[in-house]
Amino acid sequence: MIEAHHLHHAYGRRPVLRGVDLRAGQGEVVGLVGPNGSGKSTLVRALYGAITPDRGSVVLDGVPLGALRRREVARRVAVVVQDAAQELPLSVADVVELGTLPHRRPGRARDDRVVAQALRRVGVDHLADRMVGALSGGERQRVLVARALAQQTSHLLLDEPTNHLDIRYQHEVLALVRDLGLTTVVVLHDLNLAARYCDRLVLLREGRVHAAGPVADVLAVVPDVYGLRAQRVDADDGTRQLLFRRGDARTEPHGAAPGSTEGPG
Ligand SMILES: Nc1ncnc2c1ncn2[C@@H]1O[C@H](COP(=O)(O)OP(=O)(O)OP(=O)(O)O)[C@@H](O)[C@H]1O
Repeated sequence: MIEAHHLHHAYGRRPVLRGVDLRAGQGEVVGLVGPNGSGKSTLVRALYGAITPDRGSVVLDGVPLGALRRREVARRVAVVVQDAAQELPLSVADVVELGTLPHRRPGRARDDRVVAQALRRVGVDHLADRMVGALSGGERQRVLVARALAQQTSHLLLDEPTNHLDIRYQHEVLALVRDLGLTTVVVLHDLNLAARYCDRLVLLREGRVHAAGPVADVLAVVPDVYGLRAQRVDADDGTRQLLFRRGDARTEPHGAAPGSTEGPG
């Protein structure tokens, strides 16, 4: 379980997090959504200790993050963010192997089995010997997910993991993330992907939690936050999707004509 209690953070004098609470229970997938600049990445950084919030605390399985050494955090929390791995002269297998480091004892050989398994699970085993800098954005993104798997943690944080992925891999990666059964916080811009793969959503707006809870409840206030019109569509797998277009913020019921209006719900 990972919890954020009343986090405040400012870059210089500009407050970016203003009293944010978040909780992802064991095995739960929590989607973090919100407009550009609302503080999602900053919150994720605070969750794994990349930044220390000005106020508030992060608690990992009951232990304050500040009480854990970096290596202990890395044994419990894997992170998939856009990072600088692409700049390193490393092969894909090398990058994924970096994920195993928090568990490695000095002098012990690398565990090729864990690396191979992680590569296979994300479907990038055929890329193992390629240089990571020579991959496409989507291939590199999947390699970063494989690195996170190789880290064998109970918690997973992902910041826009579907960035660069084609539509098939967007679904494959998020389905994989779901299947892992880890305690997960995932930043997503695509609200329909968030609705499909998350247990709950947290919607940030200007550094505050604007809404949090079941997917349907949070989606109901989305048009208001983004200033868009949304039409609800009930998919045949039971999930609810939203079609967005510009216009006054409101949600139209399933099948409504574009001009008709109805409050959210
Ligand atoms: N290192 C930094 N120094 C100064 N300001 C920053 C820094 N990182 C982020 N910010 C600012 O903090 C605010 C929140 O940024 P953050 O990246 O957390 O938002 P976000 O919700 O993830 O945005 P996006 O959807 O665009 O990725 C933005 O206004 C951003 O410009």
